[in-house]
Parts: sequence; C-alpha cells; structure tokens
Amino acid sequence: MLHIPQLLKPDELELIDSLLNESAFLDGSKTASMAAKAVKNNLQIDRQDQDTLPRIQAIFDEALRASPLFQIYSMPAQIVPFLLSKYEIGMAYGWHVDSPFMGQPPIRTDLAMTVFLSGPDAYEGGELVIQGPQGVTAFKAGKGDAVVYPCQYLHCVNPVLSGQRCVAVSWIQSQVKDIGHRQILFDLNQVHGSLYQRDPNAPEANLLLQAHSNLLRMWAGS
Ligand SMILES: O=C(O)CCC(=O)C(=O)O
Ligand SMILES: [Fe+2]
Repeated sequence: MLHIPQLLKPDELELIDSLLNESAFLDGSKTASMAAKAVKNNLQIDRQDQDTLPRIQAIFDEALRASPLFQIYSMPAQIVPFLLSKYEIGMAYGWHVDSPFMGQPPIRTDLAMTVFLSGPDAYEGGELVIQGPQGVTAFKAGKGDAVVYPCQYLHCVNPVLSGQRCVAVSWIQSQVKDIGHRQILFDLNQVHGSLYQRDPNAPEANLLLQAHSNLLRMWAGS
C-alpha cells in the first residue's frame, strides 16, 4: 500500500470543499454490491449528478496525472470515476472486499484509492483499516492525502465518533495485473530514481532502467 502526501493542492481542496457544501448526499449502500451492502453505512453524492461530480472528477484527473508517485505505484490503465462519500457520527463501513469489476463499462479492480477530504482533526474514529500481508494498518491521513492499496486486501472504515469524514474513493485497473510484479517494478523504479539523482549518466542507472522497461514489457497487458 502507498500513502501519497498532498495529492491535492490547497486551492483544489478549497474548490472541492465548496462543491461538497452545495451537494446533496444519498444513502451510500445503494452503490455497494452483494456482501458489502450489508456492512456499508455512509452517504454519497448521487452517481447521476451532472453538476458537481464532473467538476470534482476533473480536479482528480489532473492531480493523478501530475503525481509521479501515483503513476509509478499503480501504472493505471483505467480509473473508475470517483465516488464522493461522507461519514457522519455513527457511520462506518464494516470489513469487506471490493467487487473484482466496477464501473460502466466494467474494469478490473486491481487497486483501490481513498483521497482524504477531511483533515484528521475534523473527526474522531473513522480510520481506514487495511488487512495486508504484514498485518493491519490504520490510516487517518492528512487533508488532500491519498492512500492506494491492492484490492486483494480486506478493509473497513471504523465508526466515526465525532465530526464528519469526507473522502473520495476510486478503483484502478493497472497495466500490470500481478501484485508481486507491480511491487518489483515499484522497487526498481525507486532505486533507479535515487541512482539517477546521484548521477544521471551512471551506466548502472541506465542498466536498471533497461531491466525495468524490459520487465514492464514482459508483464504489462495481462
Ligand atoms: O471510505 C474509505 O476510505 C473506503 C471506502 C471503501 O472501502 C469502499 O468504498 O469500498
Ligand atoms: Fe472498499
């Protein structure tokens, strides 16, 4: 999983805040499928909304395009339009896995993403808790931060005890389907980045980039 600090800039957050204030929120369990419906208790902006959602989506499109960390980690092929959710006092989303296909037309959900639109001081409880191979991690990230995690992982949102928690969530089909392949490519990319920073002409930086590119060609498109 990956924490991206400050995916959104302060002026983008300000605009999103004002758009959210104008929007009507509906019962969020309507957009959950099967088992998730029973454990989902939050509010969401209507998917059919033609006013607010497209404007917020445009901000996210640009922010994701401009984030090297997001691009390197997720290698997106397709991204589901963002859902805007609000958790008020007592609301929560119990342990669940996300559907393997989402969106219209459906895409394969390799990665899930939460963008935090409320700062950690705006609510108590409400942590995004993810059960990864190394154990459980609870995220309560800064306003404008994002967390991206593989859809293989069970996760939940703890009950909000005070205040309110606004987030935007989406799902990504990666160019690289396999979670282990993605991790190797991400690690190689990080090492290449630091070698390149030390010396852009270092032959080993080129060799590493060559190995990364060749692996990406080998593993992409699955
Ligand atoms: O609110 C969140 O951070 C995650 C929500 C979630 O798990 C979902 O919508 O499937
Ligand atoms: Fe989920």
